[in-house]
Amino acid sequence: MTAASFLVVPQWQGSGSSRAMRLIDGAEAIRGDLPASATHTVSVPSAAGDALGTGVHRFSSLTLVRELATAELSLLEAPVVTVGGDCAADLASVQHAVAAHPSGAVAVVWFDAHGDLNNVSTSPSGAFHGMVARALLGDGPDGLASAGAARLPAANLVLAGTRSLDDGESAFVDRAGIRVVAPGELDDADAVVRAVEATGATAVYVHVDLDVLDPAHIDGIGYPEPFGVTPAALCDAIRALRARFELAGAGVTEFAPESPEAAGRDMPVILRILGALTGPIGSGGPAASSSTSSSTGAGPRHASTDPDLPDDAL
Ligand SMILES: NC(=[NH2+])NCCC[C@H](N)C(=O)O
Repeated sequence: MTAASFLVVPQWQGSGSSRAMRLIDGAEAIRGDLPASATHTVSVPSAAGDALGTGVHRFSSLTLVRELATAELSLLEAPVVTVGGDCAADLASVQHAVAAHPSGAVAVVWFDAHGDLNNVSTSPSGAFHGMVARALLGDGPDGLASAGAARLPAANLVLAGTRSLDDGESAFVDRAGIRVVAPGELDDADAVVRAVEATGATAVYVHVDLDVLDPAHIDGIGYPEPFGVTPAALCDAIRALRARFELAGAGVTEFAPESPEAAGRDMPVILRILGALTGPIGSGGPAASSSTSSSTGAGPRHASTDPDLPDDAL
């Protein structure tokens, strides 16, 4: 594949956390390890913004970020890896990727502890990061919700690693027949491949909310949920998807470290995920990846993605 470009979107306005602004630090920490020449940054407004009667907190800032990101994306070659920011930081990126392909050709795999499938009437928080997947399906206020060629059919959404759904989300998942790959099923990397095959899509957009990981493996997340997935299982699943489907784009979101030191402790896991998204896919195992150190192209260049690091080392 061509080397990925990175779009950093330090958006925090979609989060419902009182510590949402840590997401800015998280985006900065990751950006520091990306290749500067392949990395672009959206200037997220510092203003919180206003709901403007939509039921989405900070709606005005979120729509502005979406517009800025869309403009940036039109200049970049796919696949773009978007780095959040909150879980809605790659809203424009998913919409851009879906619209760039024929109808039905892209499936979105939403690796996340949560479903993010609330709409304004079911949301317990008013926070857009809990509504973003629903907005991708076209249900949300104008200015955020997908429309036209950017709209994702519900049949092309796959939730993976999900273990926390609000009541309204569960009802919607049942009603819309959304595919869900439970955390335990991700022990078999092909489970998520089969779920995408069932959609009939030929390309996949991989969204990662870091809280899909078990909290034993990452600290800097605002919405930890127990019984999550290991970094090895997540990375194997990502590589299996890339081996089988075109990568339409990807996002890594919700990194909210409490300090620079804490960020440093989480970075190896995050860089492994970025490596799975952008590095060579020929292998899952340590042996086969040992000759590929210089072929990661524009991938992250941190020591912890060095290929001699076994997949289960962390
Ligand atoms: N991507 C996330 N961390 N989402 C958390 C969502 C929490 C809750 N379900 C809500 O709608 O507010």
